[in-house]
Amino acid sequence: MKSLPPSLLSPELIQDVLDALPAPVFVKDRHGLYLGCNRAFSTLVGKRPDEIAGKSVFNLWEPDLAKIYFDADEALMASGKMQQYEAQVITQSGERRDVLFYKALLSDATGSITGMVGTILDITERKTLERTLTALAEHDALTGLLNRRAIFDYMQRMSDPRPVAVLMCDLDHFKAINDAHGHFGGDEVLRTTARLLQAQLREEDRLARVGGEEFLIILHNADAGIALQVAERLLAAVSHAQIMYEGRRIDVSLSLGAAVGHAAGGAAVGLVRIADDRLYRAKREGRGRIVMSD
Ligand SMILES: Nc1nc2c(ncn2[C@@H]2O[C@H](COP(=O)(O)OP(=O)(O)OP(=O)(O)O)[C@@H](O)[C@H]2O)c(=O)[nH]1
Repeated sequence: MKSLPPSLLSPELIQDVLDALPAPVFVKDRHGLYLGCNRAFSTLVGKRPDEIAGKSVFNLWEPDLAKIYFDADEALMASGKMQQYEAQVITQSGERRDVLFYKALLSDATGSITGMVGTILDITERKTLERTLTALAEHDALTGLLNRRAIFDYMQRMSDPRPVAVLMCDLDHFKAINDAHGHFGGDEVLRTTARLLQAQLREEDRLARVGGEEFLIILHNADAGIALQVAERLLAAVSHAQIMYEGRRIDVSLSLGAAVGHAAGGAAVGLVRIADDRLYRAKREGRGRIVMSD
């Protein structure tokens, strides 16, 4: 492409061109201080260009965002390449928007780095959709609990060296509940059971629906004594519940198998197998009970 005559590239023209662009653009020097910006950037963040020029990210933005921008600037300077990363900006109205930063280094005729130029693409709608899809993929639609895949992924990532308790719970004679009250009655029992179990757990513990009427619980930093206490509370909460459906009371009970041990490095999955075997023993031995040993 033929370059424009130098006379046409006056600073005013460059600023006019940048201001005509709908995308926000900013320029920083090699110390990370803003040299300027275009109108779209100024409008996005609700600050005049003269309030921005000469300032560092720490003078202008919230500390958590400023740290992200600063680290990204350092990484760009160190890499000497272009950069693309997702972050957030706070807009004029105080709203946090998800954005994609595209940045590149500026250098002089000798090749020395003089600064950087960046532009911002708003990706809030895409990120919102991504978060919705992730939430749908990780949660059970009926109860809102974590689903089987999400809890198994979670267990694979566990790294705490302290012991955990894994509890497998299964509603007793659930087929008979469905038969007596219909599938919607059964669904109501599942939703209520999920709420009752959740109410007995600490925030850091995890509860998932892993099968039709089967729930898996992880108690962090728990020994056999704690596991037994919680298991007893869970059984009592479910068996004392007054679940009503279409004017009729539905009595429910729970069988539970538990295993305590180390979970780090995917070992929790082994505890699930042990807890599951014990759950089936609890079923065989009469239901409505806890089995915690072999
Ligand atoms: N309402 C409802 N029922 C479900 C759902 N998922 C599975 N079920 C039913 O749950 C029942 C489970 O029956 P079984 O596995 O025989 O177990 P059970 O009757 O609870 O007997 P035990 O576990 O041996 O006490 C089946 O009838 C499934 O159709 C669901 O989302 N909603």
